[in-house]
Amino acid sequence: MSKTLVEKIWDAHVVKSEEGFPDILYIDTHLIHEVTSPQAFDGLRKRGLPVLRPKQTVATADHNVPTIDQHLPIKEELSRYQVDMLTKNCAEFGVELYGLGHPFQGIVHVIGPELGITLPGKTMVCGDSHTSTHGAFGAIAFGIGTSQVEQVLATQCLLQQKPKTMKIEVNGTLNAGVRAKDIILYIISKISAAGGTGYFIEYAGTAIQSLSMEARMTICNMSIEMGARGGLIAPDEITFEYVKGRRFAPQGEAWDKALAYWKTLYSDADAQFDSVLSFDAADIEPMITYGTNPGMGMGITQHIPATAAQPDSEQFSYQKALDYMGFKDDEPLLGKQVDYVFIGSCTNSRIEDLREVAEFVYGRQKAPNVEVWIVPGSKQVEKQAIEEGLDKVFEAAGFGLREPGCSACLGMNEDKIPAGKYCISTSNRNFEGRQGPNARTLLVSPLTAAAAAVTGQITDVRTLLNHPELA
Ligand SMILES: CC(C)[C@H](C(=O)O)[C@@H](O)C(=O)O
Ligand code: SF4
Repeated sequence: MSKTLVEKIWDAHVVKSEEGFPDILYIDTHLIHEVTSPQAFDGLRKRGLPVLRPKQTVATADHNVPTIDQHLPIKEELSRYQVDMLTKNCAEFGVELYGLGHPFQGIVHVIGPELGITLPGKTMVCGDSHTSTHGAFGAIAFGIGTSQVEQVLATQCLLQQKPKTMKIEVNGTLNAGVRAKDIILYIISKISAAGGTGYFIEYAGTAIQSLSMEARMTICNMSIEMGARGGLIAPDEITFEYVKGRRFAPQGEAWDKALAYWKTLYSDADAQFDSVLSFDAADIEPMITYGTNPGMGMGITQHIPATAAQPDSEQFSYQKALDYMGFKDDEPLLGKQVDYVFIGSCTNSRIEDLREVAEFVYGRQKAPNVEVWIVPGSKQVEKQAIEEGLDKVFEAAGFGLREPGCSACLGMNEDKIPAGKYCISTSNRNFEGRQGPNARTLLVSPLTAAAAAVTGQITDVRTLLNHPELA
């Protein structure tokens, strides 16, 4: 029988399936961080249970960590407490921790791939919604709640209903200045922040296949922003090339065996999806969000859609979102002043993102009215950036290169955007207060963020390409 990629991986991991009940799904890898694991460990302790397979669990500290002076004790009390709890729990239960100061520390969704922990065909979970990022490798990866974290720690299994499947195809060639982030913001703007609810999405088509692994991660990362359980992309030569030689990737004979299996991981030609959508890459321009959910996005040259054009039932919340943002119906965004530029988060803080920003700003300066924070996704990204001299480019441009963590993506540490200020951000959520109480977030690609950093206003990056300084 022909199967989708999701079905192939799912079926290979079902421990037990009974009509009328959720499946018992085996979990290959469990990633944990300081925010959603403390209660789960407490639960185990209360029941006198160990972590069943500690070697399949990997921990990092990311959400609460400061991004300046990480070698010093964490000042903020709640953050310090959470990170200390993680350290204590990992030591007690025998779980590997890449905590502050460790060369592998970083945002959980950045370190899994770069360490070769994230692999095709795996089932992976984390108490974190953006676990969908790992789907870029052709894995079933999704976020779970704290009680499920406890379930997985105790049993290495999870009770899960088999999801419905959706295929989203993007075909054709991307326009100049259009990046993976624009593709996913475009898709979400078309199908809405609820358009993927209940589905596992497979991204396919020539425009997707042409993307690097890091760009594919950006796409899969935001699957959750349209309500999907997860998103994935069939592994191919680009995937295998990326994985090969990474620290925890299989080697030698194990590699050959794994590779042979990975090559079977694609949706069969006649596999049935519950829903199929198709987009043309040529229709996509650099994107920006203007509202308070990631579905409220538009091409950067467009005008904000009118409230009256929204469905009746949504007009109230639509207007509320525009009020929060300080925007009006039919306004263009180009030329509006911004206050902060945040380049970071599990969506866009990998080395390719930093390289692209550095290349763009080389020989340019940040505008005087903006503060620019570059927050690498991990210690390894930071190290690589410094080795490549990107830090010097950022410094010369007046950008602040900080230490790794979630940072202003959600402002759980001190990296908060002040009330009322506009932040051009490469992160994935623009919810009210997301980057700080009353902060206003505009989601964009790293390239569009770099353009705003240089001009101090919302800018169509295409007008600044063909940098004279670049050969
Ligand atoms: C703190 C954590 C549970 C949360 C998530 O699940 O996504 C965070 O990572 C986020 O991006 O909002
Ligand atoms: S970077 Fe942002 S989206 Fe990603 S895990 Fe951290 S808080 Fe969540």
